[in-house]
Amino acid sequence: MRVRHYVGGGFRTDGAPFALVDPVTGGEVGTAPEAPRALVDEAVRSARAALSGEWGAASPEERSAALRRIADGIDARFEEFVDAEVRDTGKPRELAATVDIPRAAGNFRAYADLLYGRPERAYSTRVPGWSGGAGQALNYTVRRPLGVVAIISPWNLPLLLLTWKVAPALAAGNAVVAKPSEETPTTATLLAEVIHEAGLPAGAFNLVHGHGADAAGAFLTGHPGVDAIAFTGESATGAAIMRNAADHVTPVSFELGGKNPALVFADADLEAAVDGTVRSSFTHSGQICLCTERVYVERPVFDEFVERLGERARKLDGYGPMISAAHRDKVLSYYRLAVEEGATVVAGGGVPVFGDDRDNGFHVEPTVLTGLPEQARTVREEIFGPVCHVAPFDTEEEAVRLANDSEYGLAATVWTRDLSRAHRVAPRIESGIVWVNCWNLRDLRTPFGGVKASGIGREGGEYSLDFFSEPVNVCIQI
Ligand SMILES: O=C(O)C(=O)/C=C/C=C/O
Repeated sequence: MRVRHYVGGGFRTDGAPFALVDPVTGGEVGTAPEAPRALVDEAVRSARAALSGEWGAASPEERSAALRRIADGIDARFEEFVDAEVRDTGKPRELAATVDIPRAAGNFRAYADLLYGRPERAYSTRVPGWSGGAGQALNYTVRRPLGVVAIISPWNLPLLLLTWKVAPALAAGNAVVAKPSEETPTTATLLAEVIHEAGLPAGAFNLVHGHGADAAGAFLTGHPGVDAIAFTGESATGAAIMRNAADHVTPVSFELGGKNPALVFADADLEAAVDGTVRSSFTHSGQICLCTERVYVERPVFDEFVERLGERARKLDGYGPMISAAHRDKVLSYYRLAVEEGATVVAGGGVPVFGDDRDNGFHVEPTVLTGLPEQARTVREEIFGPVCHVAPFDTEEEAVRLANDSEYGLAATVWTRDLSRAHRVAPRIESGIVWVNCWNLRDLRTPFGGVKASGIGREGGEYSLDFFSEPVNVCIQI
């Protein structure tokens, strides 16, 4: 599988090759080309040309049909996509096959449907005494695409999160230049092949590979020809992109980091809360922005919950590695920091020994911690690994205060059988998403995104289509 750029309807390999590593074994599995500035510039120009050509002239029905062809193309090459995603990320095959790849096709179908049924608003206006005439008018709104949209996507759910932005951007009539993470370029290349085969006009979708700082990512987000930027990744990178975009006042949509809390009340179904927290803390080895890293448990069930969660963490198997040696080292540095800060390590805290080639990979143990104060760095800073800290609380007020005591606010989970409590607590949590008695149960029409350092704006359904288009109000005097 050759990793290639896709610019102006053609596949390219401009730029020096950089190594791709299999996170499971640490072995080199290929290379990808580092896009030079000139190629990023050519991609932006190709996108601009597409807007004044066939793609810009396409009707919503034609765009909707194009998205459906892309979804069908992903389905047709399903196994290739799964193989590529597993090779790039090391995630369990079952996860790629049941979440990442089906959701990519689902993202395109969701926006093909939404685009088709999207109503626009109109107002019949009367302004008594209007000096310009009868004061009677018709106001209606139409939406125009933003233009050339830059999409920077992360390495944790590479295809899911790339298509989560590409689908609505294309649906709204924009032309796209995408730059996936340098860690995971393969499924993005397959997507470019599918889009090419789906017959989208040259320049409607462009793909450039490379690194971020002082490289393809920065060339793209600082490009004067870019009309908007959509990014998922770390908050610090988001801030850097925002600085880069400020000179041209480029609108941004950010889904950033998190330090997501779980609240477990004593009346909860404890087994369900344990099961749910195993999923929300350890799925994809904690490398999902929605994962739980802080768990607060009402004191009467605290010991039981910690005991059960620790048991489950110790017994976990078949989990994947961290994406890279550098990220593995970062997570392990937090495991050491936790102990230095006085944590009790209930489970994990180190590196697993498999006795096979995985020992050369980037695995870390699923880890459960307790005993730290809220001010500890381990409790405040995003780690982005298979680790959570569990602390007790005594009252509902205290639980909400603890959950909100964070610079982040992306997602939270609440476990309780008390319906009134669920409806009291959930809206008070300072995050974009609150799951009650579940985690990551997704309806693609709902608003998705975070508050505070967790992001700017919302994705999902109309929210994405609104970001990727500009409303124009037309007022016709009658
Ligand atoms: O959009 C989703 O459903 C989803 O799972 C996003 C995860 C983002 C993680 O960084």
